[in-house]
Parts: sequence; C-alpha cells; structure tokens
Amino acid sequence: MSKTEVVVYENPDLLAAAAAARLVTRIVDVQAAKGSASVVLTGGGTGIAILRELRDSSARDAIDWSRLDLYWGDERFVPADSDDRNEKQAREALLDHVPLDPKRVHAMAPSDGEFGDDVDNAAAAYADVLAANDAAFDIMLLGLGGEGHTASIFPDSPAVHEKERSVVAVRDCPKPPPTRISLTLPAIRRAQDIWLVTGGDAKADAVAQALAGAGEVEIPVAGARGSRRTLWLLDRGSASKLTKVYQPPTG
Ligand SMILES: O=C(O)[C@H](O)[C@@H](O)[C@H](O)[C@H](O)COP(=O)(O)O
Repeated sequence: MSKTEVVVYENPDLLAAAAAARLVTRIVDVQAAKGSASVVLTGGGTGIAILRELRDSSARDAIDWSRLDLYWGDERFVPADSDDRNEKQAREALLDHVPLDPKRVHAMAPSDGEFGDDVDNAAAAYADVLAANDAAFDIMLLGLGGEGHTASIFPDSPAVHEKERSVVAVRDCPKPPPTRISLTLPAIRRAQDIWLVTGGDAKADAVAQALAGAGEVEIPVAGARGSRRTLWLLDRGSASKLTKVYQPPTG
C-alpha cells in the first residue's frame, strides 16, 4: 500500500527550493539503485519554479544528466516556439543548461510539428512513446488547479473518465490554451512516486478535498496516487484548509 505524506513550507519560494533539493536527492538515489532515472515534468508556475531552482542548485550536477529520461504530464498543443509551451518553459528554466541526452528528452508534439494540427494523432503518438520506452516513471511532478485539475485532467471531463488510453487529447480546456495533450489517471498511477507541488490560498480547497478522500471525477488530483509514495509539497497558503500536517519549524 503506497503512503501519502504532506510537508508544508513557509512560502512558495521555499517550496520550490526545497522541492528542487528533494529532486536532486531522489534522482541520485534512483540512479544509484538502477543506473538511470525517469522524471515526468509538469507545467505551471510551481513546476517551472522548481526547475529554475534545480538549475541554480550547487548540488545539481550530482545528477548524472546523461542517464535521465524526461517526460511531460501534459502539454499545451501550440506551436513549438510559443511561450505557452511547457517544453519551452522547461528548456529555458533548466533543460538547456544541463548536459541531458537529447534522445532521452521525450516532449509531446507541438501543433506545428510532424502531426500538424491533428491533436488526436499527436496524443496517440505520445502513448506509443511511453509504450516503446516501457515508461515506468520513477518520479512524477504534478501541479493542480483550484478546482482540482491536475495535468490537463479537469473535473468531470472526458479525460477524467478515460480508463484505457494512457494519453488523450483535451479540447475546450477551462485553463487556456484550450487544446492540450495529457496523461490520463491510469498512466499517472503508473508512477512510483508522485509529488503534488502547489502553493497559494487558491489551491487550499482542492488540496483539502483531495486529502479528505474526494472522488477523482470531481477532484481529479485525488486520483493522482503513486504506486510507492504520494508526497504533497505545499506552502502555508495551499495547506491552510488542512488540520493535521507536518509543518517544518519556521525561522
Ligand atoms: O500545463 C499546465 O497548465 C499544467 O500542467 C497544469 O496542470 C498546472 O500544473 C496547474 O494548472 C498549476 O499551475 P500553477 O502552478 O501555475 O498554478
């Protein structure tokens, strides 16, 4: 039975810095144990802030970047050079600053790539990438929205009801841009460790509902459970509706 843990940091900046430090340690441990590691990145402000902190960390090169497989939990289906692209933001924040093996960076297709504007085909192709790499994710970073979405899986949406496919196209997404590609909850639950990373008061209700056992159709992030561990990394704002959590000493 996997375990769920909650750690609360004083503020969003400390949350991002501490999550980056945790990422170094966990990746190094996984690489020591099995020679490589696979990490699923997330879009959103917290997810990208963590990558920037990792770029600036003095410990970052303890990671063997050549033996790191990177995937995305979701992507905005926009042109490759759009600032809305999670991949572009991740490259600017970290990926272009470290010696990754380009063959091990698995980005979801842009809307001006090999599949053109066929988002269904692009999503199916990413499912093939996961299958071809037998992607069993060691660490998956996930953000969440105030209404409980995670990746691009929104409450009571076609994506949240998907039980078979690992990757789907998302249309009319409530969070712009409207067209996206997203892992589904069955694919998300193939991760060993899932880290839910979010700060701010606006997320407090969704965090509290998910941790209180809400259903995944209403609160999709409630369905994001790692097979080994589910770790909620919060700040005081996003944890403000919780009753019992570990709170690191302040000051
Ligand atoms: O592509 C995306 O938009 C994300 O994957 C999305 O799931 C994001 O992580 C949350 O909406 C949180 O975003 P913030 O951290 O910016 O609130």
